Amino acid sequence: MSDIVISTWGLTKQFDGRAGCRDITLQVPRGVVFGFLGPNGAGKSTFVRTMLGLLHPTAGRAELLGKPIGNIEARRKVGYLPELFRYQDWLTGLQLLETHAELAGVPRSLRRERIRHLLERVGLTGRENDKIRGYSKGMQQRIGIACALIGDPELVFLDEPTSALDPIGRREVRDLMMDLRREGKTVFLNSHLLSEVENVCDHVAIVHKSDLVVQGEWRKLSDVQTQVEIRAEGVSLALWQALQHLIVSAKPLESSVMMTGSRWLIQLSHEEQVPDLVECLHREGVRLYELTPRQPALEDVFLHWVGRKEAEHAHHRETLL
Ligand SMILES: Nc1ncnc2c1ncn2[C@@H]1O[C@H](COP(=O)(O)OP(=O)(O)OP(=O)(O)O)[C@@H](O)[C@H]1O
Repeated sequence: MSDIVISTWGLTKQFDGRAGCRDITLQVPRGVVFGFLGPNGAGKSTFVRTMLGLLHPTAGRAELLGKPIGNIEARRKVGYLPELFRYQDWLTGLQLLETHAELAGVPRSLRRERIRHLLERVGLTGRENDKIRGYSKGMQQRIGIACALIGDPELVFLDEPTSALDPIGRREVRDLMMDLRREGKTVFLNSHLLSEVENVCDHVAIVHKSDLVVQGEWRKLSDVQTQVEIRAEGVSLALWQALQHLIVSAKPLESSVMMTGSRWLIQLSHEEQVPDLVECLHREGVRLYELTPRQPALEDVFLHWVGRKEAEHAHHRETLL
């Protein structure tokens, strides 16, 4: 069994010459929750629909579970929750799941137990005999997730699975994704919600205006800047100037008269520089009372990578002229 479940090389889908997704080259390892992150209209759904063989790529190629896209054998092992999908609302939840179980080729002997288990997993036990027309948006999203999982897929694409859910529902779907990962399955999560991606995804690809901006482990991608708040005696602007080789910036913060020393917000390039900073301060005779690392705002991480990509594009255009 290959350790890579999705590979694409320059995958592009254009609509009448306009890009849906452009030149996407990425690899998704098995057994992770992979976040495909980008604002509305970035090209996330287009990419997923192309991977599933619902759209034909304009250029490039791709493999799903080691087989070219469109391969039926691979497609059988893949689940899909489309964004804003409308189910046959005259069916009950149970009838919908039975239909999908049949379509997915779930053996008859396994169906009843599989459906019972999934209803429980998505929190719809007891509501399975209600017509879908009577389901709230959140319940429709839950039954959609159950449909995506009915064939016990190795890989599941979830396109904005929590957009209609309240915070409790979001937490439950997050736990469900973690459970799937524990079972060795791979989840490909389309989301425009930075917090969702931060909370569940090990690996992330950021897309913006149809282009892939960056991909990798979220832990590494989010280590683009580190801020620490310190309270210390014996620091001054002159000291920060002397430490310019180490720090990106230093900003004074309000200090209370009740406190010893003054408070500063220091920006460093990487977390590894925090011990270096402490060592330097110690060497300079500074008395350190507090040091609190601050997580960079998720928006800052996102904007950092998008900004870098745009700067690269601008440079490329200039060199072409
Ligand atoms: N069937 C289509 N015909 C023409 N253009 C399309 C079609 N589907 C998508 N697009 C265009 O492709 C671009 C990417 O859309 P896509 O739906 O893939 O983005 P997305 O990242 O999934 O956004 P959202 O989160 O809003 O769904 C958009 O400019 C969109 O208008």
